[in-house]
Amino acid sequence: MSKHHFSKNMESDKALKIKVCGMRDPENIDAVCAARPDYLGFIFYPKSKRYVGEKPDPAIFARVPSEIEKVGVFVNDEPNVVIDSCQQFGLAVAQLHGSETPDYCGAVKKAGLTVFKAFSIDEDFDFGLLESYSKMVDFFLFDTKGRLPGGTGEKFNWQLLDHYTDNVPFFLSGGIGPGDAPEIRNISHPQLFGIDINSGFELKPALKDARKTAKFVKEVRDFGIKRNDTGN
Ligand SMILES: O=C(O)c1ccccc1N[C@@H]1O[C@H](COP(=O)(O)O)[C@@H](O)[C@H]1O
Repeated sequence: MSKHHFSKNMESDKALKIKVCGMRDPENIDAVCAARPDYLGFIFYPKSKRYVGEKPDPAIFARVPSEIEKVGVFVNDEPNVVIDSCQQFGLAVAQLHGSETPDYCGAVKKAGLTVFKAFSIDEDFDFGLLESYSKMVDFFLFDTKGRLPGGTGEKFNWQLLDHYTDNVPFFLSGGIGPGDAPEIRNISHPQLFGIDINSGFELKPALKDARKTAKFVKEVRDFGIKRNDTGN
């Protein structure tokens, strides 16, 4: 990692947010919530191994403590499907993980949802594309480009973040694992807002290792990882 991009960031005063994604099992939800992540994600994409199911039990969402924001992850559904599902299950955030357009994102945001727009990053990704989204979303989420739309378990080259110069805050995602807190600590990008963890913490799909998750949350917070206060 180059010093230019990954020097210690001690100048801002807000800790990085943490999202734990791909939840489904009620007891596991309770165990992970005990670690107090900021966001908990549920996958509404039928082809995912972490799919919550066609008719998820509303009780799995209702058991999440109110201070943890619930996130629905969708891939190229109709906007009304996203909006209706979020309203039905009390999800404040829609994570759009497909090829949703700026207008699509704007429609979901206009319905009162917080919008995380995911982009799949590789060496060829054009960060200039993001400009047309910047007024239509609340956060970007940078994931690794792969065969699947998400949940690849692969990291991208984090130095590519240097090409991101917009002012929309972002989540870092893609293959983050229990040993990554020290390297994350050294990322100094001013718009880094949060870390999204998923398959790297699983015992099996949709079942997180609660002990490793709690340790990671604590490590990230104990490191005092900082972010700029740039939320839209
Ligand atoms: O987890 C999935 O199965 C999934 C399916 C479709 C879209 C998104 C999905 N998950 C998101 O993928 C990233 C990275 O996950 P990983 O750490 O590489 O396993 C994360 O943002 C999840 O929300």
